[in-house]
Amino acid sequence: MQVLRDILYNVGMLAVHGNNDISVNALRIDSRAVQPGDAFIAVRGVHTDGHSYIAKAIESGATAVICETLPDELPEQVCFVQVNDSTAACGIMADNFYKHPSRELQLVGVTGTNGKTTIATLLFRLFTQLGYKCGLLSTVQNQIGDTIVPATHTTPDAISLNALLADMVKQDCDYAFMEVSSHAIHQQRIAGLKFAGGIFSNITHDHLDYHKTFDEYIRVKKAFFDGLPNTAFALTNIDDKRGNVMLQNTKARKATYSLRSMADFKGKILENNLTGLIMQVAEQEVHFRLIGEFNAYNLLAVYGAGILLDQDKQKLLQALSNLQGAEGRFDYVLSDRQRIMGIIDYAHTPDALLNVLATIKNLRKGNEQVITVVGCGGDRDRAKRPVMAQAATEHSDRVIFTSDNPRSEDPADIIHEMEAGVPVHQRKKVLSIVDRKEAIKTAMSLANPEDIILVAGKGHEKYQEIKGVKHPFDDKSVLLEMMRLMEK
Ligand SMILES: CC(=O)N[C@H]1[C@@H](OP(=O)(O)OP(=O)(O)OC[C@H]2O[C@@H](n3ccc(=O)[nH]c3=O)[C@H](O)[C@@H]2O)O[C@H](CO)[C@@H](O)[C@@H]1O[C@H](C)C(=O)N[C@@H](C)C(=O)N[C@H](CCC(=O)O)C(=O)O
Ligand SMILES: Nc1ncnc2c1ncn2[C@@H]1O[C@H](COP(=O)(O)OP(=O)(O)OP(=O)(O)O)[C@@H](O)[C@H]1O
Ligand SMILES: N[C@H](CCC[C@H](N)C(=O)O)C(=O)O
Ligand SMILES: [Mg+2]
Repeated sequence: MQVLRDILYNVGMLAVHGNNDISVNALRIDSRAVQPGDAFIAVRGVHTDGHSYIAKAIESGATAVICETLPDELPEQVCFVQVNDSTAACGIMADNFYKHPSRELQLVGVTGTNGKTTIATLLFRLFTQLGYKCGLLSTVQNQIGDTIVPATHTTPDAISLNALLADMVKQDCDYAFMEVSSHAIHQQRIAGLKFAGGIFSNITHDHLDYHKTFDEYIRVKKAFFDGLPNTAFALTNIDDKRGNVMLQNTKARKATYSLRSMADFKGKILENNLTGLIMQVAEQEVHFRLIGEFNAYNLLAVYGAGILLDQDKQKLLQALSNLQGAEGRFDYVLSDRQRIMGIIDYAHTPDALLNVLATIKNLRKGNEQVITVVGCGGDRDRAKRPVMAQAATEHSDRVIFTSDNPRSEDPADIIHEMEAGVPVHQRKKVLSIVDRKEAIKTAMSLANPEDIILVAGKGHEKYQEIKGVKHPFDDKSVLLEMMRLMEK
C-alpha cells in the first residue's frame, strides 16, 4: 500500500481534484480488475478508450482515477488526477509504486524485429551460468531464477512489468534481461525504467498493421535508444542498414557488432552446419551449439553485452559455447526409419523465413527436398502475407500454406492473401490446407527419405488461436506424432 501523492511523483499533472493523500492498494489499467481502494488509470487503446470505463471503475471501488480528460461528474470520495499522457503516467506510477525496481538490478533490454527472444534467453542462461541470479522477460516465458512465470506478451504492460521486476529484486536478482517490443515502446510500457544497456538486433518488415509505415516502425524502435541514460551501453548490429541510425541520438555508451566490417565485437563464421557454428570471436576459434548465420549475430550480441557488463572474456566464451537456443527456434527432430528431418522454427516474418530457409539450404548435402509448412497470423500485418508466401515458395521444393493463429479472421482468406504472392510459374509447388495438423501430415506424406520439413511460424507456441479461443496445438508434438504414424 502506498500514498497516491508519492506514486504521482514525476508524473506530468495538469490538475488534481480531491484528496491525493490517500493510500492506494493497487494500480489498474483495466476497470474489470479494479478492487476497492485501487487507482484506475484510463488509457486510450486501439479498440476502446479507458475513459469510457471510469464510472465502472468507481463502481468497483476505485478511490483514485488518473485520466487525460476529466469526466463531467467528479464524485467527492474519489481523487481525480488529470495528466497529459496517461500511458506515460502509468509507466512512471508503476515505477514509483513498486519502488523503482529497475534501479535495484542491472536491466538490459533487447529490441529488433527478430532475435529478441534468442538474445534475451541466451543472456539469461549465460549470466545464470556465470553464477548470478537473473530474471527474464520474454515471449516464451518470464523467469525469476528457476521459477517460471507464464508470459502473455513479449513485453508486459507497465504495471505487470514493474511487479515482475520488483519480485526479481525481492529474490535478489543481479540482472534482468528483457525483450522490448515496438508495441511496448509505443505504448510506453517501459516508461520510467532504468536500463543498464540496450541491444539492437535488426529491423525488417513486420507490424505495419500497427505502425503503418516502415519509417514510423524505425522511429519507434529508435526511441528506445534515445531514452537510454548515459550510464547505459547501447549495442548495435552495424550490418543492419539501420544499425547506426538507431544510436544516432543516444546518450548511452555506443558499441557495435558485425560479421562483415570493423566493429567493437567482430565475428567471423568459419563453419556453419548441423552440429553448430565455429566462429572466430575475439581472436579465438569458438564452437557454439546454435545453428545458422542469424544465430552468429545473436551470439555476437550476447558476447558483446557480456563484455560491456564487465564479464571476463574467457569465462563468457566458455559458458556461451555450451548454451542451447530458446525453445522453438531451429529445433529439429529426425524420423527413425526414413531419417526425415523436421525443423520447428518461430519464423513469422519474411526476413526470418528467408534466414531459416537459407540456413537449411546450407545444411543440404545432396538432393533432399525442402518442404515448408507455413501460415500467417490473423489480425496482424496483412502486407507480410504475400511476401512470406513468396519467400517460402522460392526457397522450398514444396510448400503447404496453412493456418497460424487466425484469431478473428477466416483462415481461408488469410491463405488466399498468401497465395497472391506466389508467382504463376511456382504455383504447382503449393498446396493450401487450412487444418494445420492435416498440413503437417501431408508434408510427411510428401517427404522422401532424408527430406527436410520446415514447420514455421509457431515455434514454442502451444496453441492455435481461433475466434478468441486458444486450442491446444504444438507443432513439435504433431510433427513427431505424424512421423511415428507414417513410419509404422
Ligand atoms: C495492439 C496492442 O498492443 N494492444 C494492447 C493494448 O490493448 P488495446 O489498445 O487494444 O486496449 P483496448 O481494448 O483498446 O482498451 C483500452 C484500455 O481500456 C481498458 N478497458 C477496456 C475494456 C474494459 O471493460 N475496461 C477497461 O478498462 C483496457 O484495459 C485498456 O487499458 O493494451 C493492452 C493492455 O496493455 C494489451 O494487452 C494489448 O495487447 C494485445 C492483447 C496484443 O495482442 N498485443 C500484441 C500485438 C503485442 O503487444 N505484441 C507485442 C509483441 C510483438 C512482437 O514483438 O512481435 C508484445 O509486446 O507482446
Ligand atoms: N538475428 C536474427 N536475424 C534474423 N532472424 C532471426 C534472428 N534471430 C532469430 N531469427 C529468426 O526469427 C525467429 C524468431 O526469433 P526470436 O524469437 O528470437 O525473435 P523475436 O524478436 O523475439 O520475435 P518476437 O517479435 O515474436 O518476439 C527465429 O525462429 C528465427 O527464424
Ligand atoms: N509477437 C508476434 C508473434 C507472432 C507469432 C505468429 N505465430 C502469429 O500468431 O502471428 C505477434 O504477436 O505478432
Ligand atoms: Mg520474442
